[in-house]
Amino acid sequence: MDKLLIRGGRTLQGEVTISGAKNAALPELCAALLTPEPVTLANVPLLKDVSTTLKVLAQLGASSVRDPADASVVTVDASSITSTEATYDLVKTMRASILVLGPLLARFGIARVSLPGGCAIGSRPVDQHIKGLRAMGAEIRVEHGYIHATASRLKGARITTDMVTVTGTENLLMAATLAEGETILENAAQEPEITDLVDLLVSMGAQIEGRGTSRLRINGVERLHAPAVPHRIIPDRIETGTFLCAVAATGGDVTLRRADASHLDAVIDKLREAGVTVEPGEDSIRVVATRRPKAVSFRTSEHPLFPTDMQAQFMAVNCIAEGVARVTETIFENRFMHVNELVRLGAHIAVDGHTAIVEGIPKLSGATVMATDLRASASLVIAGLVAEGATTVDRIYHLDRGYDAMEVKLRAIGADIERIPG
Ligand SMILES: CC(=O)N[C@H]1[C@@H](OP(=O)(O)OP(=O)(O)OC[C@H]2O[C@@H](n3ccc(=O)[nH]c3=O)[C@H](O)[C@@H]2O)O[C@H](CO)[C@@H](O)[C@@H]1O
Ligand SMILES: C=C(OP(=O)(O)O)C(=O)O
Repeated sequence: MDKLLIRGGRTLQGEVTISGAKNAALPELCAALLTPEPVTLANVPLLKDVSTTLKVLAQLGASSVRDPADASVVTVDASSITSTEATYDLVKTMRASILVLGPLLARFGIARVSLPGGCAIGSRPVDQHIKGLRAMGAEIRVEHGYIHATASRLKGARITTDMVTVTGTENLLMAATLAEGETILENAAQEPEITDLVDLLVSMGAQIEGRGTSRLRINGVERLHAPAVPHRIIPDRIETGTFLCAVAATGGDVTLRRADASHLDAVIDKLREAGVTVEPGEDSIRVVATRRPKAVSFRTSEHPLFPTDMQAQFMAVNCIAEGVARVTETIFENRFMHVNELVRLGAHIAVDGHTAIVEGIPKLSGATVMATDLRASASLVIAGLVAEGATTVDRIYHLDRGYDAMEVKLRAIGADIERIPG
């Protein structure tokens, strides 16, 4: 298992290019299952989760090719599907595999998808995906760890999910594009990745109203086709936020290229409250941090409020900030796995239910720590960048799931960080 070795204490200076959004790429690659025509996506990040998705698609018989001149351009051809089953061995490594359920059922009337099972950050059931597809007329049985779904043709329905669910909205949205009649998704998630998926689906011929709102109205069509021009995936707002937090913690002056500040309002507001200068540009964000940040309290929520996927990274900033911050996690019941590892680096954090109370201290001290999930890994990297001495972050396969060459990008802006293959 690879590790990262970080020697902390350097400020960050220079430029970083942000990759395409993981959480848009995964549903959009699965959306290619909705049509027999080849779908080309641009700005696909080079991530483990993307290669896992391509493996899931390959298992179904969909081929994919990366443009030899630009590896971030990927074409998926789902014209000759040979299976409608996503098996446990792949789904267990990436929950987002559940995103093949809606498209397979809508186009082929049958799907067999492994239940994803537990996850380090919470129990994460998929009952709302199932409830919505049932409302659209699907017959669904859950047996032997698999969701078996069939439908002659899905029928439009009015669906109100019990809570806001991102992949749930995506699955139902994709399914509804090929259903008979009108579907209304109430309480839909409004994350920028959903809007990007809507844009892709509309470019494929889907009829969708309510883009960017919590009420999506979909008029099902008989068939979808390839977009006329390759769809360009939006920048990864969580990668962007992670670099913003890294600079806030270490100090420095960094420009993030191909970033979109409008997707990160809540995080940027909090960074400004911490005393960090954040200057959005046309297609970039400059971040300047010249002094120790001030501790900032926040609570996670659905978009456009503070994203749970930035909670761990911002907590790392609070660890070395001046003052005391309360960090409340409201989306996932167990998303504080990074706390004990941050404490190993000297942080003063006490957890009380869903709230972590972080008392900032001037310096962390390097140690060996273990990554437990994707964003926990990123928080440990940030903490390692400001810790005195050497920090080793173990089990970084979690980090590789969702960050495109993170250590290479950090090294380019002055961090002392290297990958130790293991
Ligand atoms: C691939 C992807 O896009 N992943 C993101 C997606 O995950 P994901 O789509 O899995 O997260 P959801 O939005 O579905 O989860 C929100 C909450 O709803 C609960 N729930 C969800 C569905 C369901 O059927 N039943 C149920 O109880 C979950 O356990 C959780 O407590 O949104 C999360 C919340 O912004 C992010 O942290 C993930 O990075
Ligand atoms: C929780 C995340 O991803 P996933 O839903 O794929 O586990 C994440 O991106 O932070």
